[in-house]
Amino acid sequence: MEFEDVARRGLVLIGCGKMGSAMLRGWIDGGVPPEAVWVRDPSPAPWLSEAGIRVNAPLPETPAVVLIAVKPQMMTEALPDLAAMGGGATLFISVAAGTSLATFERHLGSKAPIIRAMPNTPAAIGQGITAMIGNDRAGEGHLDLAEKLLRAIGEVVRLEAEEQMDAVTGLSGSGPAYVFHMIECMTAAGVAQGLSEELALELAKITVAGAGALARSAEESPAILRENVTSPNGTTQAGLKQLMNKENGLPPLMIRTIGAAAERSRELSRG
Ligand SMILES: NC(=O)C1=CN([C@@H]2O[C@H](COP(=O)(O)OP(=O)(O)OC[C@H]3O[C@@H](n4cnc5c(N)ncnc54)[C@H](O)[C@@H]3O)[C@@H](O)[C@H]2O)C=CC1
Ligand SMILES: O=C(O)[C@@H]1CCC=N1
Repeated sequence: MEFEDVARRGLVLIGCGKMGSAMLRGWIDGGVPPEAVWVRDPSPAPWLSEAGIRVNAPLPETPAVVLIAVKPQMMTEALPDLAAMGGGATLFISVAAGTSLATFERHLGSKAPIIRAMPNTPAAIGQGITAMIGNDRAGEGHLDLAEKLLRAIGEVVRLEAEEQMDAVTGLSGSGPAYVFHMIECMTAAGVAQGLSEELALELAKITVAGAGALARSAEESPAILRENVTSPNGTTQAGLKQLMNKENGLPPLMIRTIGAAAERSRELSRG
């Protein structure tokens, strides 16, 4: 089995809300046995115990992996008693936005291998993308194990510098929310043009999903794919004239949107 060491020594989740449970489902589907998993969470979802996962039970002394998936604001409450696992044998993976490797090192000690990862919610259906970077103690073996675990929930990219994490968080970490809002806005605009809410939502969802799948699989760039839709002097050209307006269209709005999210990530890391 791919996760033999994890199955033998255990996998601990500190926090198992939206992100933690999306990841855990991927790992269980990928072959991690539920009895090798410990979850610590003050409000655990009922499916965890039903699946045979140990919930709020005493933790193993040196699990193979500890996933930290609590809100950044909860970190100082969640971390202190994990320091005993910081001797080097346990790999820590954090998905928390804006919590630096240095912060974890302060709590867990300088011997702990720690990987900072930024997934996104399409992880729940195995279609996420996660960016990751490790501290000095995280060797190739640790990075490979983290990458293998994270591949259970989608694509993985390795970063070159921790500073990139703020921009990644603003783009792909928060990104699904922007796309969901685009679906909401397209639906509302369809309703404004006379469609029923139900029909407009169906058209918007499948259009976004289909365009995303085409952008992902096609050899052409998104710019060429956009041009393929745009007949000279046709309907798309009329629509794009609004959307692509450099003063008040999507380009400056997206710069502000991702910029604000990245800046919030920087703020969180300053504490
Ligand atoms: N939701 C998202 O799209 C993404 C979230 N993240 C990161 O994942 C982390 C978790 O976010 P979500 O899952 O969305 O939040 P959530 O609120 O759904 O989950 C957090 C969980 O932590 C638990 N918790 C609170 N205090 C705790 C403690 N002291 N010990 C153990 N568990 C505790 C809560 O009961 C809750 O179940 C955050 O740090 C966030 O930055 C990262 C990428 C994407
Ligand atoms: O909103 C947040 O802070 C988290 C991090 C990326 C997505 N959700």
